[in-house]
Amino acid sequence: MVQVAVLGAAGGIGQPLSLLIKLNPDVTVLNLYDLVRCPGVAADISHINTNSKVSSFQGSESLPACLKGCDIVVIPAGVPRKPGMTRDDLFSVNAGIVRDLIQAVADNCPEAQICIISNPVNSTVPIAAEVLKKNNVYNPKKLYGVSTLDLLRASRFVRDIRPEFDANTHIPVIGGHSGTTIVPIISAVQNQVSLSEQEIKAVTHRIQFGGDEVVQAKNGEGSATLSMAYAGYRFVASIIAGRLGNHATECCFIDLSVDPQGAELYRNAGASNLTYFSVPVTFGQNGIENILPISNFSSFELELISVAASAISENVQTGVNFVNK
Ligand SMILES: NC(=O)c1ccc[n+]([C@@H]2O[C@H](COP(=O)([O-])OP(=O)(O)OC[C@H]3O[C@@H](n4cnc5c(N)ncnc54)[C@H](O)[C@@H]3O)[C@@H](O)[C@H]2O)c1
Ligand SMILES: O=C(O)C[C@H](O)C(=O)O
Repeated sequence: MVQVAVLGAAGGIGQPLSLLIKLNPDVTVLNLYDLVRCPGVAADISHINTNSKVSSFQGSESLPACLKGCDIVVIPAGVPRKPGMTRDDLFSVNAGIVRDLIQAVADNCPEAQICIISNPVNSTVPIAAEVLKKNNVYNPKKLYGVSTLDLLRASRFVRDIRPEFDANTHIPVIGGHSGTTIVPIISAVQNQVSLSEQEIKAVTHRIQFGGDEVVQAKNGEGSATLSMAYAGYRFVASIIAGRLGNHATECCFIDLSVDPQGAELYRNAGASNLTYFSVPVTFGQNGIENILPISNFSSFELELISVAASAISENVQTGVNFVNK
């Protein structure tokens, strides 16, 4: 019995993501919200003969009804990049969208687990946290920036170099979700893949800038949508598994105060003053249970963490200031 809302459900990510969530037998209610095209998308998906009842909510006046009673809210609403743009260039439009949607979450389903896909994730997650804090309903165990696509890319791109590598193996990716803030921990699988130093550098760079490959290939028609829908679904499925008592682990961008002891390892690795970081976590019935350790970092990874940390710290401050100033 899980009730899920997708906000931005008629977009490039929203449509395939909603389709995948519709296939999950544990979801009983699936509420789709967007400013446009929502009735058509919802009517279409609603004919699939799985458990959930699908409803359409279009326009801001219908947002409260969409959110009432929701356990999980997934947010892919917002504009995507075009060639030549960074994710930070999306802030001017997406910051306000996320702020307003989270205000509605605070008003209507303050207990929900919130998954933020809208970029720039390094800033939109702190925006969401500040709005929830202002409403006295903030629970860091239930707010996540979705960085799962970086993990898919890490596994897949390593497989491109070593065809014998099982691409289902999770390679942790920590840090943030933009360029050099993305820190793949290839050393976690180095005993299986034995990459040369040059191969590690090349694959790390490809993972960090994998989003650009799609933006350039789409040539002005947006960014990753299909791989992101799969990534978003894997993340939502892990949360649902946790809710139902089957622990699941994923990396995601979170407020490290959720588990100060577990965060210590990452702080000591170079993220000393950071409040938010993407780290591996375990999901349980009430959201994040704990931050998981990574046994070792190579000296190259430690350098990447320190580069990531200073950029993330600025991105977080930009988000915090947007709500509080
Ligand atoms: N976290 C990640 O790994 C990741 C990956 C890919 C894309 N993204 C981000 O996801 C976002 C969406 O990308 P997309 O390709 O689906 O874009 P899109 O333009 O195809 O779809 C966005 C949808 O959001 C809707 N929308 C806009 N404002 C809204 C509001 N106030 N309320 C509800 N809906 C609203 C639009 O109507 C549209 O249907 C972008 O910001 C993109 O950068 C993140
Ligand atoms: O690259 C983008 O702008 C979209 C997304 O964050 C991605 O990593 O594909």
